[in-house]
Amino acid sequence: MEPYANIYSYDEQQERMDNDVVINVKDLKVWTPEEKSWWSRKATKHKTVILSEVTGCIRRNEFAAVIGPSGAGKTTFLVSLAGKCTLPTSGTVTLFGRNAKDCPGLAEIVPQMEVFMAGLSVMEHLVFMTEMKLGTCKEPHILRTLNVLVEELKLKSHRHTPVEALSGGEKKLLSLATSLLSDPRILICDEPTTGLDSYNALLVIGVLKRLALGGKVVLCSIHQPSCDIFKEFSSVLLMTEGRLLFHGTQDECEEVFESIDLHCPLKYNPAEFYIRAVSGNSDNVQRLLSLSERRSDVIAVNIVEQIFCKTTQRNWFQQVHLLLWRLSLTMKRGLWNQIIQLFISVVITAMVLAVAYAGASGTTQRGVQDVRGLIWLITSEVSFGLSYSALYAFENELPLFKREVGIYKCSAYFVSRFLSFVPRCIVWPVTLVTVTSLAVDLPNHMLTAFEFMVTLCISTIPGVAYGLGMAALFTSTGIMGDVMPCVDLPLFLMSGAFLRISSLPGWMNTVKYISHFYYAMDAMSNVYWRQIDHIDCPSNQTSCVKDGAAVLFENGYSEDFIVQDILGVVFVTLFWSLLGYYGLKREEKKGYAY
Ligand SMILES: Nc1ncnc2c1ncn2[C@@H]1O[C@H](COP(=O)(O)OP(=O)(O)OP(=O)(O)O)[C@@H](O)[C@H]1O
Repeated sequence: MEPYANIYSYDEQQERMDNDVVINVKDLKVWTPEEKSWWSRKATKHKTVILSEVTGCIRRNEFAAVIGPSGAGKTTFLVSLAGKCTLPTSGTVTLFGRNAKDCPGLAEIVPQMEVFMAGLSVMEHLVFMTEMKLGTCKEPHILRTLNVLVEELKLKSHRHTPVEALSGGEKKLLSLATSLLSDPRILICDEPTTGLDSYNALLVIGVLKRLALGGKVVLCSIHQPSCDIFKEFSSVLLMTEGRLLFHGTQDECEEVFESIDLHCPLKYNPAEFYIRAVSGNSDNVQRLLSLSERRSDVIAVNIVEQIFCKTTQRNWFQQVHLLLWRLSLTMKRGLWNQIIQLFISVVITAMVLAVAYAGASGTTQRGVQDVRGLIWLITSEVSFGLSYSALYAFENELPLFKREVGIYKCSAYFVSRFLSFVPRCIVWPVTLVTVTSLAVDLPNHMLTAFEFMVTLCISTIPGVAYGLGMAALFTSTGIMGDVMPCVDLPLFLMSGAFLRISSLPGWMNTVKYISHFYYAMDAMSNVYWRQIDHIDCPSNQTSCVKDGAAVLFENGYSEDFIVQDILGVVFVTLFWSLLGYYGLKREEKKGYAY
């Protein structure tokens, strides 16, 4: 006898067919690609199938629990439904009849792990997300949407609480509020109750159920749900080993299991029973699979609805502005740390230099060496300091950036991160030169000190680009630490402080054009040595450097330094920025982090 004859009457089947299908999945297969060794071309990692021929459909107002043993493929399935799976796939997933990947705004995913920008309050986070996703909060209807969500998700009393100080349940609610801002038709939650106590778990599930009753489709993967939580769901999707074994109401699930002689004992948690029944029991899995194949034949219907896909609302400049606003909030909170950092790294260094070079003057033969050393130390301290502080810009923020893929453009993020270094590019050189110049004898003292400051401020820009470029190319600090010194060496060799660049063979000479140290040293040396008309030569010394021009010639610095150095700074900044942008884009392509 047909097992389904017991489960669905013809009328029931017809009624199900008449319901709206919101999500339709047909033969979905997801796998990890085979990886080959670079040199031997032998497979180092074999292809692994994660989802295998999953077929099913989710209807309007469904509040579905996706259950199954660990590694069953629940997260991969949900991410595929949201159109955010970056692994190779075949088959189709349609949302309201449209390909899930073509309509990113239709389904929002609430990931298992919450990632927020540290240092922001709940309201600041929500305002940022609202402004990014919807538009300015000055619009009354947008502000109303935000306030209603804050009220409904019980976040009102935590408006000013820093996000990192929220409890697990509150973080889940904040994550949910963030996803709901754009009013998605489909809400997909990956383990929304994991790590929560029963009160908070029920609170979150209650909110999700209300959303489903309000007209949304809500799917949740759920680990060991308690009976109280499990009974809230209107339907169940049971998965194991990448296969969808069952999809239907809880009553239907019970009937299907009973039809294959699997009876849930009284007072036993049904979810746990179903998961246990399919964990490592291939007989049960096969029997459920054959039942499921027949069912999906009966109920697969695809109803297409006129849906408009939402796209990002804000233009590129607004995105940069908002990202800078968010960064400025975190920087404001960490202001004391930055002041201490500035004191340690710049003021103390400047004081050491001031003591070591007190009274140094480039008008004596001995002084030439001192001033050369001083210029190199000031330049490299600022350039290195800023490059290395930029080096850690993305390390901590990468999970956040990957979580926010699609909300703003990668270039907007890179540019905003770059611009966030501008205050340091001014404060560091100005502080260093101010303290050092108090002790050193400079020609036209105030004017030269001012020119040093301007030159250093400009020359730090490619240094920041270099640091950010490296940070984005090598997002792992371990590799960064190995690579940086190898790249640093030729770049600062070309600064002219250690060898005469003009005497290098032609092909090596060209390396200087990508060295920001070279442009900085060229400009700084020109500022100083152009003003030295005469250098004393003791009578007992046979070879002397006569004036500043001779010093510049010895080092191999250029005569028309302003044009060359400005063009060079622009070129090097663009060079490292493009490499950095490529690095970030590569991370973005790896896809949404869940
Ligand atoms: N990008 C990936 N590369 C390699 N393997 C992956 C990748 N994503 C998922 N997998 C593997 O696919 C299987 C299913 O993973 P998935 O996270 O979808 O399972 P899950 O049912 O959500 O598990 P859990 O309940 O433990 O969170 C796991 O064995 C996992 O290791």
